[in-house]
Amino acid sequence: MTGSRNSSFIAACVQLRAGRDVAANTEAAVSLVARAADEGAAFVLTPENTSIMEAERGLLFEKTRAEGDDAALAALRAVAREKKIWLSIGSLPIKVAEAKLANRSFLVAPDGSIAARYDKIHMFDVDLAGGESYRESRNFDAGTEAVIADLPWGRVGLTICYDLRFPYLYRALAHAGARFLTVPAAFTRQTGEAHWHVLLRARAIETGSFVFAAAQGGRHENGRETFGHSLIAAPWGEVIAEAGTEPGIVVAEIDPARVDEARTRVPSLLHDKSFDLPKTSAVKEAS
Ligand SMILES: O=C(O)CNC(=O)[C@H](CS)NC(=O)CCC(=O)C(=O)O
Repeated sequence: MTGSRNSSFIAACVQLRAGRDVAANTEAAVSLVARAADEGAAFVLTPENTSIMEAERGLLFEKTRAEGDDAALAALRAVAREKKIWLSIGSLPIKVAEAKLANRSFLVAPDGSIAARYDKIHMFDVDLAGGESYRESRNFDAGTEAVIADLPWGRVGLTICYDLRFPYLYRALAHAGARFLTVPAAFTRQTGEAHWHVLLRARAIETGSFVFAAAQGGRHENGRETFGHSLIAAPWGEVIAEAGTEPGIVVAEIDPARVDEARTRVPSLLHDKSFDLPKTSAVKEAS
């Protein structure tokens, strides 16, 4: 199941439509992870909020546990171990204080151990058209550290959903050695339609990296509608696998040499410059 830096491997993104029941969501996620492994995937990513999509604060806290007591985490670690795969759990809400959660991503190694954890840095506190409104920071504490981890095929940088809109995070991950980037998501339908593909492809192109994006999709039990379209983007920017809006898996063969090829053709990661910021007061005077 493991490989070396230059060997190709099969990667899969799991697409879910998580409801309000942790046990049912976990069962659905575990069975799709197992299916991906049975189709040959050595690396599998699940979406943001793999274990639950619950909009009501009281119920969310009722259904949330500390990391050591989280049943979804235990079940997903077990399937990674059983199938001997690298499993990136896009995110689970993890209780970190009496009234606060972390939106936490886990990289699980083929022996079931936790190789890395990442807490989502950018909180989705946004008012959209049609009265759709989010205040993620009300329930979640933002993370403060970017995270990379070593896979057998090179480094992976972990990010989550709304992080996608902050390109300097991805550049920093690439400069820290990432060749693969994970973007588990629960993008809204309206922002996804307008921005999902272009942002993911841009992050792949800018960093010359493979981007794995596993999404929630469809109309959820909690009333939310998410965009779906889980996809894998190659370092030159092309989408090499993509889902619709139904739960399932997308699979692609990943040739890590394409990272080096893209970065050799356009070595922009070697061309960063520092520069003076615009003098805003001077601009104002001139106009
Ligand atoms: O609401 C829940 O149930 C769980 N949380 C999420 O789904 C998260 C935080 S609210 N969603 C996003 O980050 C969407 C970002 C997005 O859609 C964009 O950047 O356009």
